[in-house]
Amino acid sequence: MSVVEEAAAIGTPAAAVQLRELSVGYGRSPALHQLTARIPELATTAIVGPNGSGKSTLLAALAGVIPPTAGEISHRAAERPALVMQRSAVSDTLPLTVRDAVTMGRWPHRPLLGRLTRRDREIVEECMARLDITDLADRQLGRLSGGQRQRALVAQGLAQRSPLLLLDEPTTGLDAAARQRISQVLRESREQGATVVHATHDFPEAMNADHCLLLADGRLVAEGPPREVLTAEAVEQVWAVPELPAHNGG
Ligand SMILES: Nc1ncnc2c1ncn2[C@@H]1O[C@H](COP(=O)(O)OP(=O)(O)OP(=O)(O)O)[C@@H](O)[C@H]1O
Repeated sequence: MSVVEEAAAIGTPAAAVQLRELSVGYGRSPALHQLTARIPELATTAIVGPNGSGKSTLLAALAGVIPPTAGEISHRAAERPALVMQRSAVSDTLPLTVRDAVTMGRWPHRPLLGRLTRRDREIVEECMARLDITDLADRQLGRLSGGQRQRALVAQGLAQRSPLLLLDEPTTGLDAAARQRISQVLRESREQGATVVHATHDFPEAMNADHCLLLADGRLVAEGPPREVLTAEAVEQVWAVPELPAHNGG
């Protein structure tokens, strides 16, 4: 039975991605252990868990950057997912302007050794405008503030026009205006037909998602609607604190 038929049979929305017994590791160190979970299509999924619980590793595996050591990842869409990494993953010395970086989002769409089309360039300008960074287009990425750099990386992800948008802590450490801008852009992307998955330490943001995966020590603790997953009991069990961690904390 296909993923869609399976979902229809049990009356739940189709899965954009189905993980079955997924294990991922770095060399001989396992980072994810036998995860079985689903990412619902046309919805926002928050991946939540303490530092080192495996959130970035799961996003990298979903993006196809790290291969599974066991188990499988079934994507419904054939297109390559778009992965927006944490801004700290970008070197300060990278000799790229913001426009160059966002343009790289269109590279997978070029014919082999082909040039970008006028439509590609329009998409790049449109994505910069959506993130309100058009005035930074000619600035070096490595010389921007953290929030400006993060918006450039999100614009690069959007420019890929992928049906699956994966983001690693896209709003961590940003001011309220930048957070709102990114949250709004992600909401619009979902409304326009994308499936959005983001790792976050921000509980209010996780509560706004449609679906939530809670990880601890590389294992899935719970999956489902955020209010059912992020209960006081789960928080105490996973973070060993009596209350929800503070906004944007670690
Ligand atoms: N490149 C790497 N090489 C070896 N081990 C790694 C590497 N990246 C992550 N790990 C290990 O994999 C485990 C999961 O790390 P991961 O970065 O996925 O966690 P995380 O939940 O995203 O953490 P954080 O909230 O701190 O960003 C950790 O034990 C970490 O030390």
